[in-house]
Amino acid sequence: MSLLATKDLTIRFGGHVAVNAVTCSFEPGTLTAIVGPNGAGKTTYFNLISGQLRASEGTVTLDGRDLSGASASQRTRAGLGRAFQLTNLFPRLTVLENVRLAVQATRDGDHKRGLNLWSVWSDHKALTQRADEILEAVAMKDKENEYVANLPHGDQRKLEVALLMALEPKVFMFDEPTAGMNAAEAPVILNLIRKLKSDKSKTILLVEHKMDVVRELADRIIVLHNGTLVADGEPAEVIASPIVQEAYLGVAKEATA
Ligand SMILES: Nc1ncnc2c1ncn2[C@@H]1O[C@H](COP(=O)(O)OP(=O)(O)OP(=O)(O)O)[C@@H](O)[C@H]1O
Repeated sequence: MSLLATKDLTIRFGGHVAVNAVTCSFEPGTLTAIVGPNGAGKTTYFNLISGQLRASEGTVTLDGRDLSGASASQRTRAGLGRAFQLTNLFPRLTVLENVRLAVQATRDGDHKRGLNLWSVWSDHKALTQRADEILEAVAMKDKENEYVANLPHGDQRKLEVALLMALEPKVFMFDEPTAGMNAAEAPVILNLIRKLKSDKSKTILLVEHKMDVVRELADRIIVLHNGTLVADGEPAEVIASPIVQEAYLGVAKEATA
């Protein structure tokens, strides 16, 4: 069974069909890039999957469970993890406090054992240990005591990926993760995604305009055009297909060449 699947997923804004009957499934151990020209429906498709928008028609299932009626936070708890350009960060807390809170959120069950000083202490130790591991993974251990509000933009975006990792989702969703980053910052985020990709239990969805990034990271590409799924397959094959060349004319012609 596919981990994540959308069936006939559709949304209309007035008379405009932004996502049109998209049926697609996503497997663990695969990074799928979602590409298409501006306004093709990529972000809207993400919003429908993560629950920011409710579909006019169609379903979203995760592990066979129908999440179509679930709120965004219920979907997060079910295992859909989406990086939200900085809106998930607590700017007045430190880096370590942010990560620890995210770890704590996932281990909520462990904290309902009643007041037992030993368990409070050992939980605290375990949380800090896990937060430390995550900070090592994103190469931010040296910044753990800094206030998030004082971090440069690139570090804030890195921290956002760290928080996502702390939630241990089954599905990672990235919408243009390097947008607005400078040349030094972007490779750090791409490295993190590469690292996540090496964990074959993870399903990764990536909306990305930059074709060099797509070429390097994607195991599979799906193409949306006017809200419709128009191509799906191996990266080389999809990039070379006439439909992609046509869809990208004037948008990424030189990047696909
Ligand atoms: N809340 C909304 N209300 C009305 N129209 C919307 C809304 N959200 C998206 N749209 C429209 O749906 C279409 C798809 O938009 P979407 O942002 O999903 O495209 P995209 O492929 O992500 O584009 P880009 O690459 O520019 O980010 C566009 O025509 C957009 O104007």
